Amino acid sequence: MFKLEHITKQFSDQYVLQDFSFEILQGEKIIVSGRSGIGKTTLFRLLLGFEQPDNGNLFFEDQLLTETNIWDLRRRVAYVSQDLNIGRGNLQAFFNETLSLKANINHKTDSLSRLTELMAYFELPDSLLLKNIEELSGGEKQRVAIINALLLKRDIFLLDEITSALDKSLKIKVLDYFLLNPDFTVLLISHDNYVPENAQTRILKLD
Ligand SMILES: Nc1ncnc2c1ncn2[C@@H]1O[C@H](COP(=O)(O)OP(=O)(O)OP(=O)(O)O)[C@@H](O)[C@H]1O
Repeated sequence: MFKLEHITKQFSDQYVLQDFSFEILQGEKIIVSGRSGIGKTTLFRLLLGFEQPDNGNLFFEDQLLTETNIWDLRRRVAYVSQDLNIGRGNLQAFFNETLSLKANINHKTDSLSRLTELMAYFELPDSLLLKNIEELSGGEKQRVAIINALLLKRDIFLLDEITSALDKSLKIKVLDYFLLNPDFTVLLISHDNYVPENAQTRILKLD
């Protein structure tokens, strides 16, 4: 699905990735680890085309990624960042915006029931939909961002520390949801040691 060939990325005189090669297969669950500041988020930003490599090539489904075909990739990827500034205003309106996107518009009833199911699975009460996003707790915002990403109906997930504000039982639910779904290709930056027993994961340790 993704192939990185001899990627080098530096900021000023600091090398973040140097001659880095890696391949990600469809359906794989990759756990990206490494100390703070090593380059985990930069790797995600390269995969999304938000950053350009200084050297090397990046392929998505055997196509060299360029400015012209980056949207083929972005239409397939849901990126959940560690930033909890996910938006403002009424939560129902926030989700409605996602449900009005092309991927959902022809399946509005399905999408609405998916929203209800996801809210229940991630333990958010329906009454939350009446609130403004800025009133939500950190953990609620984190789950809203996750649900919103799932409503996009993408199959590749780049997840950057998406459980940092959650308690242990919710962390487990979130990680189970992504790591046990055979249809999802997942790259997960996580400091949690938990991995579901029957998940097949691969560790990418940046050093
Ligand atoms: N746009 C930028 N300009 C300059 N330096 C940058 C830029 N983006 C990232 N860096 C630097 O690159 C290094 C890697 O940053 P990155 O955010 O990828 O690390 P990380 O492994 O995700 O860290 P953390 O676990 O703390 O989130 C850091 O030293 C950071 O300061």
